[in-house]
Amino acid sequence: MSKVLVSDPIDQAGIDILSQVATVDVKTNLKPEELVQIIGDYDALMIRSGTRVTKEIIEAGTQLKIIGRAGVGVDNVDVPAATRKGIVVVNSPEGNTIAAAEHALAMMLSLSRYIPDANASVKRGEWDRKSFIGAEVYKKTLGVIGLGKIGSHVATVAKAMGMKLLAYDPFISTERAEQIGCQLVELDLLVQQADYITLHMPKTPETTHLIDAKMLAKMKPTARIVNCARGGIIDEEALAVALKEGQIAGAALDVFESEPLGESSLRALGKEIILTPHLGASTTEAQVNVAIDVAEQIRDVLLGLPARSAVNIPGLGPDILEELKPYMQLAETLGKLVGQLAGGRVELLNVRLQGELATNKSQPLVIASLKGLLYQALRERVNYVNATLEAKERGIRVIETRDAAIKDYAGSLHLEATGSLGTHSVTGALLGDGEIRLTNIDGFPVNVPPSQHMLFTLHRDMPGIIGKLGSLLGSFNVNIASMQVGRKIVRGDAVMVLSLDDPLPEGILSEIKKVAGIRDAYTVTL
Ligand SMILES: NC(=O)C1=CN([C@@H]2O[C@H](COP(=O)(O)OP(=O)(O)OC[C@H]3O[C@@H](n4cnc5c(N)ncnc54)[C@H](O)[C@@H]3O)[C@@H](O)[C@H]2O)C=CC1
Ligand SMILES: O=C(O)C(=O)COP(=O)(O)O
Repeated sequence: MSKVLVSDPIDQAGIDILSQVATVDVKTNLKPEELVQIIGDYDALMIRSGTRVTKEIIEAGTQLKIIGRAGVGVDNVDVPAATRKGIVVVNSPEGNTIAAAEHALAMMLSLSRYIPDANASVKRGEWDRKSFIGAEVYKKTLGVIGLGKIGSHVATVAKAMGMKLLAYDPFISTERAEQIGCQLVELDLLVQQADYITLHMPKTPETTHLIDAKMLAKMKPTARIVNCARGGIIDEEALAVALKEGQIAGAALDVFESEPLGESSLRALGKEIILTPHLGASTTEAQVNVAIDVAEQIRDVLLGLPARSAVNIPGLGPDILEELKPYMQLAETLGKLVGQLAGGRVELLNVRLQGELATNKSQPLVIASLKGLLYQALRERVNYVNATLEAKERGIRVIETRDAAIKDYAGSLHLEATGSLGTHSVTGALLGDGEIRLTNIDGFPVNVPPSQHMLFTLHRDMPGIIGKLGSLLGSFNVNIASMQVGRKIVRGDAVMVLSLDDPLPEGILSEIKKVAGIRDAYTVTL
């Protein structure tokens, strides 16, 4: 049975799902060195923001197949290191969107009305009303930086509160921003004009310290800033100075450069700052959502199925994935086959989507083809996560083409590879029941199911060859399960495809090539 380590607190709903397929150990608050020591026993690791999954941990995780982040941000995971080792990293892109957006809105309103400090003063027994005269958000300008899922929800709600909306997001179209009621502007303009600024982008090299002393200096003295995205997007030292000197009016932070927040000049500030301990996703609803979402993906990957929200393989909606799953199997089989026919050192792979398949996304099929193609070289080390990277590192050029006009099967996939044994091609299709059929080998039409041990010959179509080959295989005690000849013209060139019950013994291939009329022969193991 597989083993899953859960190293941050997650909802029981997630543990229940994982327990269907694995032994689940929940061990929170582990020190990095403790995690390095035990991770080698586990097939999957499930985390939130509390666990830093470093390169060292990934390298020690020799059995790891998947890292599941029960939330959005994966900045605490060394994703490139995981990709290199073929480990899928999944998250829950939508499970906590509303929770995080509502927290940002709550922070904005709390900041405007000094609710945390007013509350604390009443609890201390005071009745001070004049110290807490706030500001309204109505008709004020909110600048949303990062107009993704959370930013969009914040904008939508803020609009309903009568706020004017500016947005900065280099990857969002003007039309999309307008749909949400935001005017897309440059960052400088946004920070100069906004009364409230809210951050909703990932932490990347570009966004780290994006809000620094210079940026803070451009803001209105009445401006208030909210960060429920990631610590380190705001330079905390510069923020503490700006607040102290009255350069801006307030800040509300849920996330910090280092968590838990240690010694910090931010703690010494007054009612102009609100600090929460990374609570954006901490609602009952969000925790159930993310735990189920990620646990289901871990379960699927442990069962050999693809994950729906992997961050290090192309994003595919569950619908597309469901539809393409059988074709990915076909692509992988054809990749294995053509890779062996072309010999090692494949330099070029052409993947052609034919017939109805031509309207589908090609990327997953290309990845599956590469996974098959590289299997000979890498065995179990190659998977959907690292196949593209491994192919690139081996200098394999990939061409994707489509031909909707080829209609001999409803949808078929054609792979052509050039390697040390020259250029070879295979075509395959799926039958109604999802079974794979090889429909063409090197331009010769065939109709055979793939099998584990196969033999292909290129020969002259003439009497006696099939018999000679059969006797030769028999003399080596190799049993033929099925055999088919594909030819274009009678007595011209032809291919023979044999499914064998046993692998071909050493040395027999050279004997086969000596049979009169046989020009070439290849064995393939699928
Ligand atoms: N405080 C908390 O507990 C939570 C924090 N988060 C954080 O919130 C952030 C946003 O999450 P989602 O909206 O779900 O992500 P998302 O991927 O839907 O949106 C992020 C947006 O940021 C934009 N972006 C990327 N680089 C940018 C840049 N340099 N400048 C401006 N915009 C840029 C992207 O184009 C995208 O539209 C993430 O950092 C996530 O980790 C998410 C959930 C809970
Ligand atoms: O989903 C995110 O990006 C979050 O920041 C939530 O973090 P958490 O799962 O609450 O530790």
